[in-house]
Amino acid sequence: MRLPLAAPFEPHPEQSSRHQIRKALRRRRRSLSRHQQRQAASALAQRLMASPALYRARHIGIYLANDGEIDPAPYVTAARQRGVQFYLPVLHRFRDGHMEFAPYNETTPLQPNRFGIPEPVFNGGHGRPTWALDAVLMPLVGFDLEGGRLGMGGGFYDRTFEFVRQTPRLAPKLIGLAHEIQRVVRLPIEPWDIPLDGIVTDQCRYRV
Ligand SMILES: Nc1nc2c(c(=O)[nH]1)N(C=O)[C@@H](CNc1ccc(C(=O)N[C@@H](CCC(=O)O)C(=O)O)cc1)CN2
Ligand SMILES: Nc1ncnc2c1ncn2[C@@H]1O[C@H](COP(=O)(O)OP(=O)(O)OP(=O)(O)O)[C@@H](O)[C@H]1O
Repeated sequence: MRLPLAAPFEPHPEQSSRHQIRKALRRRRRSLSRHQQRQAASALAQRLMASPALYRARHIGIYLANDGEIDPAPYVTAARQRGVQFYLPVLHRFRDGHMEFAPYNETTPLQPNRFGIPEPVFNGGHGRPTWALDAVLMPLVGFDLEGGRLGMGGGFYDRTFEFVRQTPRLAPKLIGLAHEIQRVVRLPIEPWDIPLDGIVTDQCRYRV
């Protein structure tokens, strides 16, 4: 029997700003136990491996889990064996608030960025242009079923993928990864928000 999904988060009217929703949902995801995190990561891997949206993807942007984010590592290990090449975001050396994507495998040297998240040591050499990725699997703090995404508040993903507005046909599929408990009834939308094409959680695939 399929268990019903948890009800989406519905902020109280007095805690409905992006800042307050972010705070509540970061606390939620950080409160998951190691056991819950492991189960979620493995369920996520199965759903991603079964997702038609990723069948033909060969170059995929990914992230290293931080702050209670759902961990894509088991998926990365499985998909690599099928020949997928992964890329990690690196804070851009010159373009403030932007990221570039550097190749990532088991031997890639990493160093912490200014937020303490490990990223590849990268001099721009063998990066892949962002538009040439087939898909980008994005971390997020909250999501809704309209494609709304709430991130950590730096605007990094929104700036980096702003170009998809101009060239939607030459753009990677943007897929958010999350715990089901990060779903929100409806996120407030900002003009700079780049909508997600789909979301995959430990419990469900939405729009992919
Ligand atoms: N795993 C992962 N990697 C990622 C992101 C992410 O959300 N998750 N990013 C997605 O954009 C970029 C980094 N963006 C971030 C923005 C703010 C904070 C953050 O923790 N801010 C602290 C306070 C600032 C500080 O420590 O200097 C905080 O809010 O508590 C972290 C990452 C690139 N890499
Ligand atoms: N394309 C853009 N150009 C200029 N500023 C932007 C752009 N996108 C976002 N910003 C700025 O970045 C700040 C943070 O945006 P927002 O709260 O949407 O980030 P986020 O989506 O939560 O974070 P992230 O994408 O890093 O996970 C906002 O103050 C916004 O003004």
